Amino acid sequence: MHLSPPSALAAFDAFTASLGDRTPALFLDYDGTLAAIAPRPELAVMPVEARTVVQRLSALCPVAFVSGRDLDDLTTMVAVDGLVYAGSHGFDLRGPELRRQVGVEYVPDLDTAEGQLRDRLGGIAGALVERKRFAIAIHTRQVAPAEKPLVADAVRAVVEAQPRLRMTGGKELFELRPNLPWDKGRAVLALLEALGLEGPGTLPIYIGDDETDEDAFRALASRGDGRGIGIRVMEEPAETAAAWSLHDPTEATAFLGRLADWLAQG
Ligand SMILES: O=P(O)(O)OC[C@H]1O[C@H](O[C@H]2O[C@H](CO)[C@@H](O)[C@H](O)[C@H]2O)[C@H](O)[C@@H](O)[C@@H]1O
Repeated sequence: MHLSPPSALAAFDAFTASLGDRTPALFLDYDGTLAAIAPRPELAVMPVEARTVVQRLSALCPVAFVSGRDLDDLTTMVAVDGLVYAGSHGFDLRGPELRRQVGVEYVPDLDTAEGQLRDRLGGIAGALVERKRFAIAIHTRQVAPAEKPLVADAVRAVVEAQPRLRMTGGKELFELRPNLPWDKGRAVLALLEALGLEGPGTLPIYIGDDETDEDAFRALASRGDGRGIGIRVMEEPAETAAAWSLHDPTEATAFLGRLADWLAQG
């Protein structure tokens, strides 16, 4: 684990030196990484600068988005054709020549939980239930501080009654997802295999800001011998399995711009 890893932008030359002659394969998180955190999910729009740099990069190296958002929502928000997209924390994968869904048999459990959550949380002002195909996010960002424990109690009660689901966390949210050994890290490893990117000529780089992104940092670190790089976007120092950091989505976009310039120069 690292506490406050070095900035991949401030130490860009050292960062690119660690790539050697390998081609990066970029795995990008969305919320808090390329889109700044907003009061509600639909308000977290990716700036045009970020979209432009993602488009540039997609002509220079493989690019995938790996997000907790629903796959269709993610694809609409990013709106760059030809990329690989993984929604619902990697349970729902789609690319130009790829389609895979993990945990389809858990959708009825999620449907039941969604109904129970809407019943229990309907009376709590600001509590937002966001259904994704393979996960449910329960947002507390708009809930009065005194009421947040009520949301936590309700979510706990629902997940305790649904042993086929498990709860994870995030920024002002709880998430319910299939209780399967699957996460963003396993999704990234599966994508490397499916896209033929497992060889020594490719270096996967994952950029993310949240606790579910730590699964991906750990998965890449587990490949050993520097065969994967994690970059955590974080405004405050924190323990992370990522070896590099960036401060916020603006800095992440600037870093990707420099990476595109560097790749374009060959
Ligand atoms: O994996 P990510 O792309 O980072 O998605 C994680 C969750 O992001 C969204 O929620 C977060 O962003 C919202 C908009 O800025 C914010 O209001 C909320 O508090 C954050 O937790 C998204 O709505 C979730 O579905 C994702 O799981």
